Amino acid sequence: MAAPLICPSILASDFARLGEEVKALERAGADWVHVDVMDGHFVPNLTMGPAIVKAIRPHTTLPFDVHLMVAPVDPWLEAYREAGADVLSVHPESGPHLHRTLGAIRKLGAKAGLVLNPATPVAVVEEVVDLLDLVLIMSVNPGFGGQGFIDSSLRKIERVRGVLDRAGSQAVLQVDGGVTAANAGACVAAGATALVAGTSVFKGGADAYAANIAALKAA
Ligand SMILES: O=C(CO)[C@H](O)[C@H](O)COP(=O)(O)O
Repeated sequence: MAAPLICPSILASDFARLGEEVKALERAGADWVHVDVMDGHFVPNLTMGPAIVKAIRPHTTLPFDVHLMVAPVDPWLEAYREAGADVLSVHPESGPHLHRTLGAIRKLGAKAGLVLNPATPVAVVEEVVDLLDLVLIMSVNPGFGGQGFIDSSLRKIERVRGVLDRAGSQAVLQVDGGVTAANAGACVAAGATALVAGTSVFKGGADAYAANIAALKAA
């Protein structure tokens, strides 16, 4: 089994030192930088606008994978792409026309991601599979870092793996929420190819990032 891509969520970083934090992640062996955008409406928390993404973009060459927890999402796609997003991931609940939204992301030259909340049915993946570069399975209800992994997410990863494989899709299958070295192996065994982790990467401070990332890859 190939090692998963490790995508640290900067939601758990020191916001006062974001530029240094993304540099430290690159040195520590991260594959992508995961940016959690929350609008205080779609989810009960408020985080980073496009100006912040633009400000940290020059500090690393790692791809920026931007998870938009925003509704309506369509008016924000271009701004985050211009700010430096490489992947833009959206929820089917974020607008009335998911098919159009995914097409718009690709038209902007970004990779298109679809995010499933714990209660979002897997069937939606089948309807738009040809438009997907990534599927993100939320293993917590989105809005906050530091929550516990919902165990039924493993079965959901397996089911989405089946949908992608049957369609011949090469989309990245990412999991996010409560991911630790203790459950990372089970996520990969279920079919995940990328792991988002906040708390378990940033714990222990910058000197621990490399070991924390290595532990996730090895699991
Ligand atoms: O999207 C998120 C919350 O909505 C975070 O990316 C996720 O929860 C990661 O944080 P942690 O690893 O601490 O659970």
